[in-house]
Amino acid sequence: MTLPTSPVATVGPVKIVGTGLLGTSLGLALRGAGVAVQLTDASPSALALARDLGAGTPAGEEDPEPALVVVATPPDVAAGTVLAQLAAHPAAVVTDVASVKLRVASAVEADGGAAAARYVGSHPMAGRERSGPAAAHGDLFAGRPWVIVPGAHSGDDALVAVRNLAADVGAAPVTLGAEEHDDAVALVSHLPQVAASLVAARLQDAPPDALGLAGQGLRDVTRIAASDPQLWATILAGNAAPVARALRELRDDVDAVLEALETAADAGPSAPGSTGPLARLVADGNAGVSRIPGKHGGPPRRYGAVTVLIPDEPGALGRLFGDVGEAGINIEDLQLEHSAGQKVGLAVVSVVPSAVAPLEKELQERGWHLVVR
Ligand SMILES: NC(=O)C1=CN([C@@H]2O[C@H](COP(=O)(O)OP(=O)(O)OC[C@H]3O[C@@H](n4cnc5c(N)ncnc54)[C@H](O)[C@@H]3O)[C@@H](O)[C@H]2O)C=CC1
Ligand SMILES: O=C(O)C(=O)Cc1ccc(O)cc1
Repeated sequence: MTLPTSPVATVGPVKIVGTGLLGTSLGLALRGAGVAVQLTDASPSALALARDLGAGTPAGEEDPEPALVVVATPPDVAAGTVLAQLAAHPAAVVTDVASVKLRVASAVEADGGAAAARYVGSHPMAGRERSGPAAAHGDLFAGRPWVIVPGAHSGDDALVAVRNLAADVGAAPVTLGAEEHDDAVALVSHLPQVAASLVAARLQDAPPDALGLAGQGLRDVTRIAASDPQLWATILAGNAAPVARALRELRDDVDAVLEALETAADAGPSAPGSTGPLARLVADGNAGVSRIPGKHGGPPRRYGAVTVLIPDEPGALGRLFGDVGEAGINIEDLQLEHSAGQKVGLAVVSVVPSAVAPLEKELQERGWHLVVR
């Protein structure tokens, strides 16, 4: 994969510990950029699949020492794995990609000693509802925020190495403290997972006729309910206090909605105290959803989407429009996803379904980098 960003700054070899969705995706992205990658995993089959997919070479005794180690194991073993890697590779920078940061940061602080200077936490805000190497993709990080979480003792060299890693795979580095990070993801990632799972769980006993009526709204709200239960149990338990705070606030809102509904059910839909809180619920939701940067509701269903990575430079969108026009294809809709400070954006070009394959071919031939989602 060649991204339209600056030349690769990451110094290899990079060792990836944990070749699941995240580790294999990272290996694919780094290999595509020409960086040497060593792979390890507790599961021989996950390791073999990552190797066969082209994410790197299984680590061996004769390997050169890695310059950078990326720990991509589940959150409950991330801290122990980071400490073990710091000890095993005394000259390497070590980072992890676990979804919860305070626990790993505290463990390195407490038990890492001088090696804490070589550790920087990180968290790519990129993933899928599927786990394992088979779900991996080298484009996973393209255009996504990648949170860098410096520890109290992280050295400058370590910080630079982890920022370079994020930028080299097309992500936008964002720096946050561990607690600030954990509070933020409780709200934007962990609470949505709980809400999606709660709504989807209500469907278990739904009559098939009711399910047959499901539209895009239900699919939008429940997409991430298909996530891996074991991974998410460790993520939620690992960030328990911030998630509990966010969930208690949600429960207060649910209670207000319930009260309005019970008033309407008992005293009629026009009774005082019934419609007001319900309208407020939806209006508050309108206000919240409008604040999501680069919100992508997905293209209208009658269209197909082609997602294109665009460099953040004058004229890039114009060139894209020109190339689509020269291909004789009409743009039906366009969405741009762009976060502050990132060097690339994503243009989601909606076209009639029959034009998707020809447009992909045409744009690839013209040198555009397409993102598979
Ligand atoms: N799934 C997602 O969308 C995202 C996950 N993350 C974080 O990335 C990390 C990895 O997640 P996924 O790749 O989704 O999980 P995964 O389940 O796809 O892969 C985890 C891999 O780690 C291996 N593993 C487990 N314990 C190990 C150990 N002690 N030593 C070596 N290998 C070990 C497993 O065999 C498995 O292959 C987690 O910490 C998760 O919180 C971060 C961003 C997004
Ligand atoms: O699928 C989505 O919308 C995600 O946000 C994926 C995701 C899952 C877990 C993370 O720690 C980070 C990102």
